[in-house]
Amino acid sequence: MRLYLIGMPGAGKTTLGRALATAYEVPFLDLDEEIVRREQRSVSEIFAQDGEEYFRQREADVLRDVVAQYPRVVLATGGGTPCFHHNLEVLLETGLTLYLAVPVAELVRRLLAVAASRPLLAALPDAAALESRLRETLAARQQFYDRAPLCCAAPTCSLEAVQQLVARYHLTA
Ligand SMILES: Nc1ncnc2c1ncn2[C@@H]1O[C@H](COP(=O)(O)OP(=O)(O)O)[C@@H](O)[C@H]1O
Ligand SMILES: O=C(O)C1=C[C@@H](OP(=O)(O)O)[C@@H](O)[C@H](O)C1
Ligand SMILES: [Mg+2]
Repeated sequence: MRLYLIGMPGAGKTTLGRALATAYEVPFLDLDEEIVRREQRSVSEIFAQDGEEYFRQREADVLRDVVAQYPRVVLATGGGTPCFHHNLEVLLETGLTLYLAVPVAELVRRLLAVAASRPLLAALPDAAALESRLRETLAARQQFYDRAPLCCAAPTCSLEAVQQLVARYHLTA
């Protein structure tokens, strides 16, 4: 089983992904961490030194490598992953994709603490700017996120709730 988590920055893809992988006893991978490992530099450094387009190309390449290498995996993607280079098609064709839907106000609360390490958010001056950037970004990405066969909306995205969703999907699919 390959289980892919998609959703906005701060949705909890990395956090929930780790817990799901432990529960299912399969490897956990975070796509950003894989990119960082291969590039030997942080996501912020990649954006600053080579720009977003370069990052998106690496992201698409590493995604395809991970899919080829791991028949069983929980993969936390980056927030933009499904929106570039036909990555969403790769996800939909090779595993089960779960969209973590979290209201923007909650994303703001979570990201204020960590925005500095996220290059697309780091330059924003305050919470209001962060909120309006997230709203714009979500409006553009919603059409991609909504194609996931499974969706879990906060605050009910507990580990147990997601495991139930996945089990029900496998029973009826
Ligand atoms: N269910 C949750 N409730 C509250 N905070 C959360 C939850 N999931 C993640 N967080 C916090 O939100 C921030 C972003 O989580 P993370 O898993 O890195 O999200 P993503 O990978 O989707 O960007 C982290 O500080 C994390 O501790
Ligand atoms: O939303 C985005 O475009 C991005 C989200 C990040 O991942 P998280 O969603 O884990 O923050 C990371 O891939 C990069 O900074 C770009
Ligand atoms: Mg993450």
